[in-house]
Amino acid sequence: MVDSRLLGLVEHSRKYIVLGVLVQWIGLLGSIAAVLSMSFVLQQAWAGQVTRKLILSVTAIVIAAIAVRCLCNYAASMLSYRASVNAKKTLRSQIYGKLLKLGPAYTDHTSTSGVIQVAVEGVEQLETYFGRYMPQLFYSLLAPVTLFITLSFVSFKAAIILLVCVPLIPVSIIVIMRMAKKLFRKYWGSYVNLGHSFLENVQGLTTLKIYGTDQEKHQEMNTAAEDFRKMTMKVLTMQLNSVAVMDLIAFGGAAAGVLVAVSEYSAGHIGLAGALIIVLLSAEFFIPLRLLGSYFHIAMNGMAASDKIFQILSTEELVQGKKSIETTDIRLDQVNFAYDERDTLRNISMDIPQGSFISIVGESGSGKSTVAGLIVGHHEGYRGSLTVGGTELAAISEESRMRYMTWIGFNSYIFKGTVEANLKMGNEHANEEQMLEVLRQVKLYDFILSQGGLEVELEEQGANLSGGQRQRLALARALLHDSSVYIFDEATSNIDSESEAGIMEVIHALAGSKTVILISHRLENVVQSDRIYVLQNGLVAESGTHHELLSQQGHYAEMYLSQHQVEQFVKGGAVYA
Ligand SMILES: Nc1ncnc2c1ncn2[C@@H]1O[C@H](COP(=O)(O)OP(=O)(O)OP(=O)(O)O)[C@@H](O)[C@H]1O
Repeated sequence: MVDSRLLGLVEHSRKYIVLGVLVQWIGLLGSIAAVLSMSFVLQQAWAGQVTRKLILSVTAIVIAAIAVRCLCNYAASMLSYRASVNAKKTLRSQIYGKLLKLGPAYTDHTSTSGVIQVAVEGVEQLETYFGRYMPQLFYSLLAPVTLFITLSFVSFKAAIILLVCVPLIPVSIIVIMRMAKKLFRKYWGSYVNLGHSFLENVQGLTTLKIYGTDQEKHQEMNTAAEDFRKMTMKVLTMQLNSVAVMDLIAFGGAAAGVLVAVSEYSAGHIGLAGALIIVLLSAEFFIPLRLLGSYFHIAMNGMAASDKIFQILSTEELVQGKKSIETTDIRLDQVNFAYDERDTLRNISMDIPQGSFISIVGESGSGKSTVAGLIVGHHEGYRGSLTVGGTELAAISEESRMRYMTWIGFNSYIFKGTVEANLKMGNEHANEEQMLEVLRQVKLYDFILSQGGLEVELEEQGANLSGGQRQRLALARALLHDSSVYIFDEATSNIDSESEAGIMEVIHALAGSKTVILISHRLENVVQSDRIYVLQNGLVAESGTHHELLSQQGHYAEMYLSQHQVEQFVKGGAVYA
């Protein structure tokens, strides 16, 4: 009933929970004072011994007790709000922090839609757990004990009977919890599944339309939505049934209290005041636990979501080193790496001296991006040695790694905001002149100026730019980063030939002053490299300069010549067209 892992996560909320319990308890003492004084005055009135002074003082006590109860209720709800706000904030920042630590590799462990659902809806569901359920749980233990002590002075027998009935509610909660745990897990599974297919289908809507498969996906989503509806109905049915059971116990227990009071009064064991106290306070015995039962259902949903939160939080992250580096000679020595059981890279050895221009080529799936990912630090768990400036990669701090290395993939992300804001991600201190200069280098200057300059607003994912413009803007941002190593992983894929030529020009210019690691399918782009590594099935099959590799007449020469022939043919075709 208490999840110590969850409580451990949100230390700051604990004090609000404790204070919440305390003010509820003070409120209960107020109620007890009001009931005792009212019962006493009624007994006196029944006996014809009531005085004006007694009525006035009891009225004052009752008003004060009601005021205390109201104040305590208000304070309890404020503290509950504080506890839940604090918990939500802490959990969301922990999830966010974890994603940052996992870096781009987070998708290896969880889907984007899963993260969104857990961080938004899942954390929201935990609001009741921290704000309502936890304070109510402790108050539900304290209240019956307090009432038992009070009533034991009136009638020990009645106090014992009421106390014995109380545990029936937590017992029913535990039984329901056992039965419902699996159901809630399934409920969350189907919710995440629905969110996943929704996000994927919305993102891929254009592709679905092109291939006319949107109707099929529509049906799939309807099925997922129907599954989720059925699961929600099952959860609601379970909740209503368990509420009915708890009501039965709570009202049955209160009725038992009334019966005991009547029988004790008839037997002459207690007076009228005693009977009234038992009748009025017996409901208080059960109300806290009955309320706990209601919160428990919502809290259970949150606890099921918390499993997903812990799944994300316990994901093993890259071990971050502490060392910083001064030089950036990169050396891979007999590196092996596996995503799963099969080795994707085998005995890879590469020498990438500072300031050199190195290319990695090979057929699709040969392991080029995996090598780049290892050098950037996206993957951990490689065997062999990968050093930068003589320091093993794993020992280098993330900050140092980010400073010396810039990675540009084939689909760089442009954020919603101004061109300036996107460029400043590369270097927050860049001034206007520097920004315009890099735009000039990537041949985007005229276009951006014609659109309104650095202040021009870009849409999400740079949707109001062409693919080539997006890549060139990403390159401009990378240039501002001014790191000593640049890795281009198919940075010119899927873009127009003019943009490709522009980007390649910048890459070749960079190669004079920076370390450039270029991955390209188009071998014409790698001809000028100081060294070309040719990968085949995760192995370095050949290496050397373009001319050395051509003279070896191996895999590279074969790939280069066939590409060259195709390109000549296309060019020729264009001439005669
Ligand atoms: N996240 C991953 N999980 C499991 N296997 C992966 C993952 N990423 C890549 N692979 C596998 O590793 C192998 C090498 O992939 P990699 O992306 O490094 O190849 P590549 O040479 O860059 O290919 P391409 O030229 O098509 O980009 C492929 O067989 C691929 O299926």
